[in-house]
Amino acid sequence: MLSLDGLVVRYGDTVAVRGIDLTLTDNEIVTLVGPTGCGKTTVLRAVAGLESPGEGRIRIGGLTIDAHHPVPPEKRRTGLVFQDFALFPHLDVYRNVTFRLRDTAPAEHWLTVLGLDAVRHAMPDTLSGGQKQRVALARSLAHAPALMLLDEPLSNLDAALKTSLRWEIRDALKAAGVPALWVTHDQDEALSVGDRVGIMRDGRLEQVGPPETCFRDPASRFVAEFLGEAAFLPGRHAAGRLDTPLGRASATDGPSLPDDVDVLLRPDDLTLSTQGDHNAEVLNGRYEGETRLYQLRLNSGTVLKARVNHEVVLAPGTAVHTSIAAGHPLTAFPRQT
Ligand SMILES: Nc1ncnc2c1ncn2[C@@H]1O[C@H](COP(=O)(O)OP(=O)(O)OP(=O)(O)O)[C@@H](O)[C@H]1O
Repeated sequence: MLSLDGLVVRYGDTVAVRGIDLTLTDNEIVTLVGPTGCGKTTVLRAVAGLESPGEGRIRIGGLTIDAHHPVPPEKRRTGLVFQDFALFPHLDVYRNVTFRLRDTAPAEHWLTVLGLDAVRHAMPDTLSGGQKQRVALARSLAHAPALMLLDEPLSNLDAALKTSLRWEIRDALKAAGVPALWVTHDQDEALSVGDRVGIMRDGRLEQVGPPETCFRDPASRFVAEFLGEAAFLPGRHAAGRLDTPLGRASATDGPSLPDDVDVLLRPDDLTLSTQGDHNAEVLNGRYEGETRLYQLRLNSGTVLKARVNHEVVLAPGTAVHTSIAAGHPLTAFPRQT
């Protein structure tokens, strides 16, 4: 279990972390995401014991750490996985994973689970990036950590490997049953590997919740825009219903909304057709493989994006009909003038 209670971390006069409250349950994976410099790595470093908390408390298992009660990194039972793998270059895979281990059985287990049996006698510089990261993970897990800390574990790998390895790491963490704090700058990674996602901004957590909630019902425009393509369509709110020029929807948080709102529309919330009343014009399109993303200008002037099947090919300037297709409630914010 990990619990942060009002965590503040300073570097001299710079306040990098400005009061974070966060509790991870037994085998929960929480991803931390946010713009560069928002304090993600500093949170991880403070938990690992590489920075001291200026204020607040860190609890790891039975340990309580604060400014007056420091605990050295090696006593915290945290497993660290960094983007640069940090393997011992002069030791082979097996000796890297068993380093300082009295009982080598857990090392054998993780070498097998992570598909490293065939390279157990290879030296690190002969391994691929994905293999190096598996070795780093096996080494950490073999020490039976109380908590895993991962700092951009996939950022040095190519795109295809990133996607497959993210599932492998998630599966291994779940199999080990340890809680994990996973820092990434990649929104897709944060949404797909985290049981919960924490979105940081300027040293604070702006929202923490299940990925679907943060994506579909963001707490702020900042979170909405940070997690994916977002457009805001002026509309009216009444009794939990949202009325817009592109159709109606129910509101995620109706009672607290004013009458004049901006409705958050993700590209997959819209349909697009050349049939029907034309209410928009295609500005440009982007091929994405399975899908295409079109930027549209409504007759009212609002610019939106719609994501459709790749077979729908529309030239810039094409007149189209677009409407709200989302079956789920939509999030709206007080109208910004
Ligand atoms: N050793 C340091 N000394 C002084 N300031 C630092 C130090 N490390 C980080 N900072 C500052 O603390 C703030 C948070 O940095 P941090 O590295 O935690 O952010 P981050 O969200 O992990 O960024 P990135 O995504 O770029 O890695 C930034 O303003 C950064 O400049």
